[in-house]
Amino acid sequence: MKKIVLLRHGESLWNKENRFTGWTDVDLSDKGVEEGYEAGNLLKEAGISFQMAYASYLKRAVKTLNCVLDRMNADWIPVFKSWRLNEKHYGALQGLNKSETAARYGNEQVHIWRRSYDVAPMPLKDSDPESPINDVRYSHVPLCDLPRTESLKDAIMRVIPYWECEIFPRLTVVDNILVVAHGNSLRGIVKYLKGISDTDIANLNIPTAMPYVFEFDESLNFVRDYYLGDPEKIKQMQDAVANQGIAKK
Ligand SMILES: O=C(O)[C@H](O)COP(=O)(O)O
Repeated sequence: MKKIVLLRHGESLWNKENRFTGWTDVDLSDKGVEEGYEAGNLLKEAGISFQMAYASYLKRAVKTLNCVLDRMNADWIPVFKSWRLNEKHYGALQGLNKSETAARYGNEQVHIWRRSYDVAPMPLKDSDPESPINDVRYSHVPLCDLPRTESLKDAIMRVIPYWECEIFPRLTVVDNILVVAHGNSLRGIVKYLKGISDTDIANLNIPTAMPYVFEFDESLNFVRDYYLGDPEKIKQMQDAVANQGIAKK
């Protein structure tokens, strides 16, 4: 069976502080680094070896990938990076604490911003130093393609062309591919692969650094998906992600 493994980056410094991150280039926490190495252990134990890997342009994904490859003694494999794998752009919410935002705007509104299919938060201004239009790493991307905010639908519209044209066709020449990205860019890929409805996708939460395996037969038909690791721990981590946007009592 051919495999593409999706991996959300390990805990970032802003995950730890429960802040909306989006395209902000925040580093991993010490725990996030450990999680990256632990993902490498799980993949090694499962006997999976990769011939190529992908990451976003954000250091929390790149550094998680490096931890995994280091642990698997696979630092040498070809790695491709793309802005198209970046997290959903969280607009003007970037940097704000999620539960404080819920206390201000209500749990329901924050849930809509985090998990609705087609509602985007307020945009980040072009004059904001954090805007991607002021960031040299995106200077090759047409201005009209650079987001100021995104819904999940918007994020899917930039991620899926990259999946269809660049990542997935590689399975014709290699057996196993690793994709390290983000909670929402990966939710978009999972929605596309499993045909999850616009409504049901709201219930999908992806834990940090738990390898999520998608298997394909020789004709590249999707066969099955499963996480590596302790199912109880994965469930707890998914619930914790879901609850990040709830106001503290
Ligand atoms: O950008 C972020 O804040 C996180 O990576 C994903 O956040 P979410 O689970 O609130 O969508």
